[in-house]
Amino acid sequence: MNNHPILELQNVSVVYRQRNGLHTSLHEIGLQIGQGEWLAIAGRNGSGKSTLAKVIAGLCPISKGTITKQADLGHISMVFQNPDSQLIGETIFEDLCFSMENFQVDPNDMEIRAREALQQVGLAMDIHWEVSRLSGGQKQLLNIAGCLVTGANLFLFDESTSMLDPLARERMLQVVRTLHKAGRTIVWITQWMEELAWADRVIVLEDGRIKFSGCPRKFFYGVSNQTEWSPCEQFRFPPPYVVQVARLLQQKGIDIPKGPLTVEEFQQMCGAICQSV
Ligand SMILES: Nc1ncnc2c1ncn2[C@@H]1O[C@H](COP(=O)(O)OP(=O)(O)OP(=O)(O)O)[C@@H](O)[C@H]1O
Repeated sequence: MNNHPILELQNVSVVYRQRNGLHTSLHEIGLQIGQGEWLAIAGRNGSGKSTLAKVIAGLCPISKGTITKQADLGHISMVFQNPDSQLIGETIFEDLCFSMENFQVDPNDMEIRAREALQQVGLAMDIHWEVSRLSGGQKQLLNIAGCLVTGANLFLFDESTSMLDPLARERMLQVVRTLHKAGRTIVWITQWMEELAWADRVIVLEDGRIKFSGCPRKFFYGVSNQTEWSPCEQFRFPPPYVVQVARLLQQKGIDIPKGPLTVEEFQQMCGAICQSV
């Protein structure tokens, strides 16, 4: 991580009381998040992803360890899995006003702020449109706009695309990529391997422990970029289609110096291979 850390967890554990006794959901987690970083958190159901997200957002008390927040961390906003779970207003504007009221935004500035945020997320519709008439994807974009109007610096997405269709998922990812390019810090929780490509760093949780930390290329292709099992394969996650094809080509002896993560990178790789034969 090159960016300066704005939030640090040291030896953080979270223990829940369950019916059959105590359950440790996070075990001595050590983690730094840098300003402007895109950190992706992957892991199977029950691995502790949501608990970690809530710890980062300050929504879950920790049982052990320390959390250090730098002054420039700013405000953390979260977008949840279910698009309906955090929408309160009956109209788009009303909903954004609820978010702004919580942050004491001057009522005279609310409409302009709302319009700017909606433009940033590409939600080009009347601000008095009823929320109930929005699609799931549009609701998630409204939830992002709700974070933007509060002036959040760190955006936490907890499996926020999991209830969306592929087009809405792609649109949401594009919006988040734009936020990231504009300098916002992103924590992206997902079980979808395709979504890891955009991260600066991937961590994998297993039974509440960090079992991998590194860049997406290291995760999908391993350290030496050769044919031994990559971390993604070792965790038995299904790699994205472009990674699967590139790995098969590697196994056939074709040299792929920089493993592609996206369709665009895959196209470039194919062009380079064609030129070399
Ligand atoms: N409020 C709670 N009380 C008791 N146990 C909890 C609570 N929240 C989570 N757990 C337990 O902690 C463990 C980790 O749960 P968590 O929701 O963080 O995992 P997750 O990786 O986000 O799972 P999923 O992908 O299914 O959302 C699970 O065993 C879960 O049952």
